[in-house]
Amino acid sequence: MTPSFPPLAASVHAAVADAVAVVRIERPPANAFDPALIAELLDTLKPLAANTDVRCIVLRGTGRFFVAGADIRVMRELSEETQHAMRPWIEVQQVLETAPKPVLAALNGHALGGGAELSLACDVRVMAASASIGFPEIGLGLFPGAGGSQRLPRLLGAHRAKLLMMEGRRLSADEARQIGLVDEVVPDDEFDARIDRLAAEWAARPTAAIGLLKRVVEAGRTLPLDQALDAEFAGVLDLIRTADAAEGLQAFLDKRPPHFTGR
Ligand SMILES: CCCCCCCCCCCCC[C@H](O)CC(=O)SCCNC(=O)CCNC(=O)[C@H](O)C(C)(C)COP(=O)(O)OP(=O)(O)OC[C@H]1O[C@@H](n2cnc3c(N)ncnc32)[C@H](O)[C@@H]1OP(=O)(O)O
Repeated sequence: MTPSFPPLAASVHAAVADAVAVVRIERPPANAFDPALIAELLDTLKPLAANTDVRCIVLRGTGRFFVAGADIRVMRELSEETQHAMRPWIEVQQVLETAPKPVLAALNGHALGGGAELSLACDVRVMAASASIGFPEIGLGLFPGAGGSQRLPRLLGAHRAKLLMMEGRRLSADEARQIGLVDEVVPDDEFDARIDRLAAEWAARPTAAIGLLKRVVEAGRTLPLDQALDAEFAGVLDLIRTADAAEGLQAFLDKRPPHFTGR
């Protein structure tokens, strides 16, 4: 008789409350990603990105780690099948980058290699003071292979990005903030509460406008300027007809704070 194995413990947990979806990665000991985690993450993120009742996505790790990168044990035994099974890591990041809502990377712990790359696909990066971030792949004889070699130069400029990837060193939270790799550093004991407050603030903003802004900015990177300006103008014309734009404009005239519904 075939032994029945217990189901693999889930490595990705999602909870939605007050229009905020918190996606927590938990794969001991370091939240390193393997094909199973990647598949779970993709299956979790896709519906949340499409769900218009979700107005902010928070992606976080557990314990001392956000995500320590690709699982080095997996890489060492890399089979043809595993290589292809890791490819969806790229799609995970595209889902985050194109989600029509704010995506907050809550760097509770070490964000290294593929973990740091994952955070680059998010819109906002908030880091716990004791966490570290970096692209150590060069020390493994590799280089960032899941978007870091493309997104980091766009964020920091080619020179500083190349240097960080060539050196492969880990940055402290303060240094990461100084160079603009992360947006805010929070004392460890205040981190969870700060993330909750930030997520609530992002969820109260005009979600549709943020989603369209993300799309227009991304399109502008590859379109000729005249076409990008047309897309921008068309986007604002689309938004003018939304409930949130009507509310925002009226609230200003009424001299009161707007109450956005995200639509
Ligand atoms: C899978 C990719 C295959 C490549 C081809 C496939 C197609 C391409 C797909 C693209 C994917 C590329 C993604 C990316 O560019 C590549 C990477 O991410 S490579 C990995 C980069 N990460 C690292 O190098 C970090 C390694 N970790 C550390 O340096 C340290 O852990 C630390 C963060 C400095 C913390 O140090 P300590 O506090 O001392 O803690 P430990 O080191 O003891 O760690 C605790 C425990 O966790 C285990 N662990 C940590 N990181 C990893 C890891 N990345 N993979 C596996 N295991 C990890 C560590 O071994 C300890 O375990 P224990 O010894 O307790 O069993």
